Amino acid sequence: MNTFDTSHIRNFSIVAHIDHGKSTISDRILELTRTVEERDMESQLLDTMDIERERGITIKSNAVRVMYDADDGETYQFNLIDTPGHVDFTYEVSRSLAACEGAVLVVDATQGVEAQTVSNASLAMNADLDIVPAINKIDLPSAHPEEVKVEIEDELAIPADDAVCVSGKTGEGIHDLLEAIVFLVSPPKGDANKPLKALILDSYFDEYRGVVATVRIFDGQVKKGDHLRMMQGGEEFLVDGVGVRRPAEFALDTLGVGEVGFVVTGLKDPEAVHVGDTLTLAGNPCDAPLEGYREAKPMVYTGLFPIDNKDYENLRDALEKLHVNDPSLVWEPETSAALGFGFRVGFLGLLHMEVIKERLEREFDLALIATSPSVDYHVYKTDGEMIEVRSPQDLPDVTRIDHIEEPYLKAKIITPPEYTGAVMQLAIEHRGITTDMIHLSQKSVEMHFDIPLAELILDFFDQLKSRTKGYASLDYEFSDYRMSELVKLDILLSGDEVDALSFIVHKDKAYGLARGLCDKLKEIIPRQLFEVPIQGAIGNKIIARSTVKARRKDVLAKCYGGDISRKRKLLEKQKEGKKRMKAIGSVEVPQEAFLAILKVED
Ligand SMILES: Nc1nc2c(ncn2[C@@H]2O[C@H](COP(=O)(O)OP(=O)(O)OP(=O)(O)O)[C@@H](O)[C@H]2O)c(=O)[nH]1
Repeated sequence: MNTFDTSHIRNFSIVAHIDHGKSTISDRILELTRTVEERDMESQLLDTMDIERERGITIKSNAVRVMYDADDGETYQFNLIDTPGHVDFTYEVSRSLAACEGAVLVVDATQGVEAQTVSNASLAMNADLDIVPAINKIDLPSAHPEEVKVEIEDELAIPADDAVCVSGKTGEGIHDLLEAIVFLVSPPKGDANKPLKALILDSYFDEYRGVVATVRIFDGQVKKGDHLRMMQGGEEFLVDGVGVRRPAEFALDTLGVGEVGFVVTGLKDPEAVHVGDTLTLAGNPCDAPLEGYREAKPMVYTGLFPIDNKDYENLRDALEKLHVNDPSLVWEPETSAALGFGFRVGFLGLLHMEVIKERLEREFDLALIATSPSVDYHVYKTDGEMIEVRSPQDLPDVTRIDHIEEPYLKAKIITPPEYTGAVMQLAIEHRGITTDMIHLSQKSVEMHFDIPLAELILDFFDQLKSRTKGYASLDYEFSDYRMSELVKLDILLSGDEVDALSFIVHKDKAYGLARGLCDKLKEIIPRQLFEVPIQGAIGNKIIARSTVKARRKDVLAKCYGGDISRKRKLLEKQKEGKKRMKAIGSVEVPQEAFLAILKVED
């Protein structure tokens, strides 16, 4: 095949609501095209991160080249770009879609269209992609593919005649899906004779080779030795090699127009390569950079503090390394009287936060304390100045605050009709306002709400799932800033304010939350040698209190006789517990205390 002929290339993503089976289908495609021999098949090959595999969710996008021998006797080059399905990672989805001509839209045959099916479908339509609907899990007895076809037509306005019924589990229908991709997805356009114009989709840092970037070539070509420049970042480098992943790396001489693959930059500074930037020739640049897609804006902030203060610099290095392939991650130094030096880190959402925290702990061997999540408040001071406050400790004194605005979301919940009451009740409890209700079909209602982001980042999602028996699905986007009556709730241990335990909350919720927190902290903070009063306060006013009683007995007193191994076990256990404690004043506080707010039912 001539590298300048793009007629046999198909670049596509697989998009779906979470758990509808993208990764499983990707695995089957790799297997069927013999990209990976069956015996080497480790399920969910595209999910390379440990955390992804354990949680069964796709977080980072991956690009893999697959050669497909189609029924027409021709061989096609498929570049399959896996995307995450969770609502936190919509940004990654749009980034992947910018590199494709087509999208396989997977819908679970037992669940039908859900909230993120709707948003992914509209992302794909807005990106002008050819959509191949695939109805998955047809092996399950509860599958109802014909009804799902109707939903796809009615709810998404996508013709479902071409929908392919598949089972990622048994492999049934996967061949038909590959044929549909050949016929329905357009080959890439682009001019091989123009100067290089390539989009950086993703990048990672390799100790030996420096930054390796995943790219999609829109015009021109790239080969080893080319002198390239990043159009926005400005850095230049000599290409150290190019290739593709299948999914193991496979070196090539050239990446041609329309293709997707990786470029070894040799750059040693992880910050030098920005995802979304355009690569071109330093000596003969293309006319204009590719349109950068939407910048990801962090929605949730949390303080991350090393348990051992000596790890501060290591934490900074680790954040910098993760930032290379996750530009949405932002941070600034933060100092806490209780926890010492750390960083206030911005995330796309709660799941993103958990994943990053876990990667920092596992991959970089850091022991961290995370403080409760906060949003970005706009605080208007009496002197007319507006400041952005992402940490309760930065809130100015009440006397200097004129008013505060908080971020609101437009949330969309799709639920079976019998749960609309429960959903509405949940929204009201979280200060949400119903703005619209659309009956999509007999089985599903789409409800629209305006709701403060701060409410959604606590336990909203878990509550939604439990109150609708798992049927409702949620999608949201930023709407605007609105004025709210917010106050700072402080927690005092033994009479001393603990800055890392302060929260910004709505005035009407402050009392209930303060009581809930004092009770929860009483359970969490272990007994000490002395009594520990816990108080909740707004300014100087104490609004709730509880007490951790003093410990009377020694931990070993529980042991009868001289059972040495039992004693040792207890001491070990105590030591283990200590590791995760932070001494605040004279009180030992376990790390879960800082996230107690997530566990308080108000
Ligand atoms: N019975 C059956 N189960 C399936 C099929 N496809 C996927 N599953 C199961 O459905 C669950 C979700 O599948 P995944 O492939 O992880 O879903 P995903 O859409 O990639 O999920 P995220 O990456 O987290 O968005 C897993 O437990 C799969 O084993 C299928 O065709 N039949």
